[in-house]
Amino acid sequence: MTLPAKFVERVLRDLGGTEGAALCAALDAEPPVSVRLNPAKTGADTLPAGPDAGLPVPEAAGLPALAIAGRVPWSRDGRYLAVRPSFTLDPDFHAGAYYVQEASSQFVGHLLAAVRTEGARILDLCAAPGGKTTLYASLAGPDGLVVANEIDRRRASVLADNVRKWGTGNVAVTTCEPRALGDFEAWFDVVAVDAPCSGEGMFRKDPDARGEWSEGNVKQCAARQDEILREAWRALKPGGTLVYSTCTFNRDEDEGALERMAAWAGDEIAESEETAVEDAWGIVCGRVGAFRTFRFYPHRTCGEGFFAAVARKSFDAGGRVRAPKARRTVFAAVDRKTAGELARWVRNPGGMRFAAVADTCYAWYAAQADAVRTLSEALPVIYSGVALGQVFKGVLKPDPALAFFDGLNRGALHAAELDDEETLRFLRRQDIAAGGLAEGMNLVCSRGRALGFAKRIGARVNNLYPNSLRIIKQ
Ligand SMILES: C[S@@+](CC[C@H](N)C(=O)[O-])C[C@H]1O[C@@H](n2cnc3c(N)ncnc32)[C@H](O)[C@@H]1O
Repeated sequence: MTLPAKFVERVLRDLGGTEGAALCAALDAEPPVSVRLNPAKTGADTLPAGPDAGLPVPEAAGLPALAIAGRVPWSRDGRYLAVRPSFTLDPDFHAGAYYVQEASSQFVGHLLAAVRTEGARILDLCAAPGGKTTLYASLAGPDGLVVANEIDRRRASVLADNVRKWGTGNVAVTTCEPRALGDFEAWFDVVAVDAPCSGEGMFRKDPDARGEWSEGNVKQCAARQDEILREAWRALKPGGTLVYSTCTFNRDEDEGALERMAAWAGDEIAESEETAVEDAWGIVCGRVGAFRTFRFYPHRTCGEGFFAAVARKSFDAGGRVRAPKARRTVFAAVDRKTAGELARWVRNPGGMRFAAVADTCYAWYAAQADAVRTLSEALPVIYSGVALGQVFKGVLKPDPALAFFDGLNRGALHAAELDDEETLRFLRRQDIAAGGLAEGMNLVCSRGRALGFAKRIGARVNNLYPNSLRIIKQ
């Protein structure tokens, strides 16, 4: 499908003939492929920083399916790939060792480089499928919390799957209107709005985006963005950081949204720390009032079309921390014996809190456990912390999410390492051989990374990989 005529007309007008034509040509070229490594599962966090450093050969990163071609310069864990592998058939993809994420959008992490994110409370207001949520989760660490909200329930469940796989245990997934989160006033250190938009920046990666584009849709998106920004601002604490991003070039949705916001938020909007950007990256930097803005054009930058902006909420903005009243009790205390059994399964039991939600036991890092409880009592939280599983007669039947958790105590059970062929059988939920498994519950691993659980009873093996994650492709 060709580019929408009105879009081309506007781009040629706004950027001029030569540059506009270069952008349109780039939108018809092959997109680069990139991933973001999971530092907790690849050791990427131990690599030296700097644009030319920290580029592991694939074997060193333990990711043989990835032909790593280079580092995404603004993203410590971002890597370009020389070829697009079959991610579906790569066990490391299923283990949450990396997230397939377009390079430009990884810039939101760089925008937070000068912000104390470790231990921070971060709201990701438009979060599915979770590209940025998983990035924020790695930045927030065990003392921090990412509240990842997605208005669309079906997309929220994909988001929750990706959060489980990423395995940081510091995310709460909610599914509600932004207004419900705006009611958590001045609650968050960072609020990120990755707004629903007209998607012009996705015109080459996602051909459907071309068909869905219309001037009417641009207007609708702009109005929606204005509403979301109002709620984001309410949720942000004075001194906190707002990150606004879209994957469109459209100025009504990008700079326009910030200008309209400036009209009502005025001098509550303050400048953030400067963001270091090298000329070679090709990013077009600008300003809208106190907002610093960053435009990514595919003919200048190795990534898709993207727009990002950052500012702080002034300390003078005032406003008290407020949360809605509890509507229900969600967490039920577990007895001492159950808590003892749960403690066995995590590496840092002293730093975690345990409780049951319905019939499943969960763990949350202590620093944010009360915050998650408060959220859960007021909002639809569909996943939070780490689901440990159900306890029957004092013994835990582990939840599939526990295998992905980077704080799992591997000493709690036997780890069965499968070869690639057997791993694919496991991921397809087919029968696997009993040979390498111990009697009882096993942690199933591939290349040392955990994928799930299987229970051996004599010569029989119950494959406990969840149906919902099962590979269907041959
Ligand atoms: C650009 S996508 C988010 C991508 C995500 N941040 C990531 O990095 O993977 C925007 C999301 O906003 C959601 N959305 C749509 N309408 C919304 C609204 N009125 N309020 C909040 N979110 C909305 C969409 O369902 C979509 O998942």
